Amino acid sequence: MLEAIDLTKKYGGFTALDSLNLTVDEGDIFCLLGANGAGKSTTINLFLNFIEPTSGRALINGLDVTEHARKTKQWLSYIPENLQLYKNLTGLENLEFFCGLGGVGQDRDALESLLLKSGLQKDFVHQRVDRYSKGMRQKVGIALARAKGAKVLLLDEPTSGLDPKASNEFSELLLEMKDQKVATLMATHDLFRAKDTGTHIGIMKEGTLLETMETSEISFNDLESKYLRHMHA
Ligand SMILES: Nc1ncnc2c1ncn2[C@@H]1O[C@H](COP(=O)(O)OP(=O)(O)OP(=O)(O)O)[C@@H](O)[C@H]1O
Repeated sequence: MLEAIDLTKKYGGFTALDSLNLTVDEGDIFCLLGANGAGKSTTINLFLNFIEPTSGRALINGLDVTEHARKTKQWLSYIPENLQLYKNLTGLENLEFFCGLGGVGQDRDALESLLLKSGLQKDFVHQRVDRYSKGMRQKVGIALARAKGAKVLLLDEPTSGLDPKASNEFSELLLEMKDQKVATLMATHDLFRAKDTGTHIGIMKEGTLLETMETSEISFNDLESKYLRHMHA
């Protein structure tokens, strides 16, 4: 579903991402861990085709994102750390607006129901988003992914700054998307969330993916020790 083949990004003589090989299948939640500057956002930006690779390929459903930009964008939804919404519009109006931009034809009632299913409280659906917490804005992002029928979810530190309850609610939504066979790639600093929600974890350092593991095969304590060992090596 999502595949990086020897994916490399250089800025001049500096290598931000070095020959990344990675596969995220349907129903996988792959969490990328790593210190600041490890190359996590670079990886996500390459899949989004926001930046061009120096070499290698980023594929979505087998199609190269640089060669099939329009098609591959249709399959994915992206939720950054701070989802930008129009603050003068309500959550529902934002959802309608972004669906319209993406050519997604959904009626108002269906979109309202998606917002509610994504955990937004009924009282807030018709309120301007400048009154929303960060967690509520992230729920609008999930509702948009659902409205679009996204097969791939790219998340860049989506739970950073969320309180534990909001973070937990967000994880629940990811698990629902997983059950619908969505392939998720998430950059995060949250080891606990990665272990709790992810199916796979990759540890990155200085542009290199050092190790990948299945979360079911490692305890939280072992994950933490491994991570710290890599960071201090
Ligand atoms: N446009 C650019 N020009 C030069 N260097 C860049 C550019 N964009 C990113 N980098 C460098 O590439 C490296 C990887 O950055 P990246 O944003 O992918 O890290 P990250 O793992 O997402 O970090 P963080 O956890 O802080 O978000 C960093 O050293 C960064 O400074």
